[in-house]
Amino acid sequence: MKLEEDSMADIESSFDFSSSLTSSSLPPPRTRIFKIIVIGDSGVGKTCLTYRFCAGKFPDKTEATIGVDFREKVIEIDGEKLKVQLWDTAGQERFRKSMVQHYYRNVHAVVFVYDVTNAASFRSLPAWIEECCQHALGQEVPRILVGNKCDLRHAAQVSTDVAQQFADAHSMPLFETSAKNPYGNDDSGRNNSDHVEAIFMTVAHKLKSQKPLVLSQPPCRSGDTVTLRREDEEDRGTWGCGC
Ligand SMILES: Nc1nc2c(ncn2[C@@H]2O[C@H](COP(=O)(O)OP(=O)(O)OP(=O)(O)O)[C@@H](O)[C@H]2O)c(=O)[nH]1
Repeated sequence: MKLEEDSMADIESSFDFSSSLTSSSLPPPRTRIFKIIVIGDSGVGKTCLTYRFCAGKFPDKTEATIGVDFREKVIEIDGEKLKVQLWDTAGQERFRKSMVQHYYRNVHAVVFVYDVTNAASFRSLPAWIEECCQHALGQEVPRILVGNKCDLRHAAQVSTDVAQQFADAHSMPLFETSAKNPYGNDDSGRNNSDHVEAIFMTVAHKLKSQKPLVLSQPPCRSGDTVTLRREDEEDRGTWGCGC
């Protein structure tokens, strides 16, 4: 689903009030929404990873993302339904300029992606981390590092050890996976460490344990921007920051 700038404000609220009123006129149950942005160089597999999680399969074909694509999935953890919104951002500079300000707003978690077969995509990570910091995504926001395309181990240019050192230095958990073949062995017979589903569920578990976001004003007309605050700003969970 491609997003137009005009529609952005409508989905920046972190609660979904779409459920209809019950017959007893009780307020509708509120579904917590978690906005997770997925960033990294062009071609590392951001679209395929988000599609794998939300649609449960590898896309038949992909094109370079223009601006940002938006996918979501409702999951259930401990009896609570949560809506996970994945913002699949464009890796190419020329396709992302106009959207950057939008997708860094009200972010709950960041997924940094590199391609294990492309050392340049790994070397770009400090720049992506720096951009996040410039948009105030620092210590309070859970962040994870994902090495994709592990089905192509024979062509790997980034070792697990080196990636783990980088992840440790930036206080991020590291996951290695394949959007293409998450359940099978790679081409050298090894199991592809982490499953895409498990990675995003891990992030969702982390977010769920945080204090819920509350609306500081009710959503009014379409297009209004809703400001969010946490119930207790001091009590945000942290997964560390490399800033
Ligand atoms: N072998 C393999 N190929 C993959 C995997 N994930 C993605 N690809 C391929 O990598 C290419 C780029 O994938 P995308 O998901 O479009 O990459 P992206 O990071 O979204 O790229 P931009 O939209 O330009 O930022 C496509 O040809 C995919 O088929 C994977 O896990 N294994």
